[in-house]
Amino acid sequence: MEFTKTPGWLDWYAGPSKPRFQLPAGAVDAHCHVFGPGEQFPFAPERKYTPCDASKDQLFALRDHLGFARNVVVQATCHGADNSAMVDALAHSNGKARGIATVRRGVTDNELQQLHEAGVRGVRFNFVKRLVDFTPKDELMEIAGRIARLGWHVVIYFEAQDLPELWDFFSELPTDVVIDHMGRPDVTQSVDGPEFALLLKFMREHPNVWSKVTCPERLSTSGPPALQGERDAYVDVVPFARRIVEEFPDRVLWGTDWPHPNLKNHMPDDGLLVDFIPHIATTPELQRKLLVDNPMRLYWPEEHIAAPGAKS
Ligand SMILES: O=C(O)c1cc(C(=O)O)oc(=O)c1
Repeated sequence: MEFTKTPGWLDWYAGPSKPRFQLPAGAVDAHCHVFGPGEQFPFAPERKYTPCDASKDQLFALRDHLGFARNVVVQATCHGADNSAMVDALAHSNGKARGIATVRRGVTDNELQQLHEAGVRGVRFNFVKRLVDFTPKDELMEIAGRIARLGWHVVIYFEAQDLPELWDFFSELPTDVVIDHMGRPDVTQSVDGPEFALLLKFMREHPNVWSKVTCPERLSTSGPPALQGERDAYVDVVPFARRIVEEFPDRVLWGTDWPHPNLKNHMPDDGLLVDFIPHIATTPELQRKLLVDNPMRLYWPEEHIAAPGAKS
């Protein structure tokens, strides 16, 4: 099937630079996507955008170029609840990728088991209105109860202003819960302000809640962007991400977010995006937890061995 990209769509950055920051051995890119290719894996009829293609081979080439060992491939909303492109990526990864799926209430136990065998370890609940239609909370809670039995977790994507309304629902989830992109803080507000304080309080009160300290390129308003050699990119996002990493070092994850759906004003050079990491995780120990220990514990628990003396 032929697809026409959403007008103004920005394609992923070809030819990214080599990061100057050397990732620790075994680092996991814990948030990335595949798109299609549309001809092989058609985009879902209910999608809110039509992206460029971003194949598993292109994702694996980026992984190797940047120095990551593994990926966590998160089902993108443009594929709806058809997880086949994501599952195909896992199947061709030699065990180096795990996945987060989107499922609906009608999913059978057998289908869930097949997803598990393919390497899926969680589902994503999306509350960002520009990306998905509304799903009733009772449907989501029913799904959460079923996937809990597989030892999976729930990834939640929401915007900061919606946390008060979602607080009770999130609190009732029976699994580990991973917040996407720090709950999308408004970084023009103070890092000590009430909105971000609520996110920190939520994590403090719920020891099962983790956060991805990802997507500075989406959250930044004053940049500078990770382009043209800029290794101090997105300085306005740094205090927010650093605050989470330092308070919850054992419950944070990092990922590229490649191929960066729906960016409007620039597409980052992923090599320079990796150079953002040491600004938010400032010691080798914090970096190892963020990039290796934490994602391994969540996604490859059967292989995870805590470093000597490390709390896990
Ligand atoms: O699944 C997606 O479509 C999606 C979109 C966005 C975004 O547009 O913010 O971010 C993501 O991490 C994933």
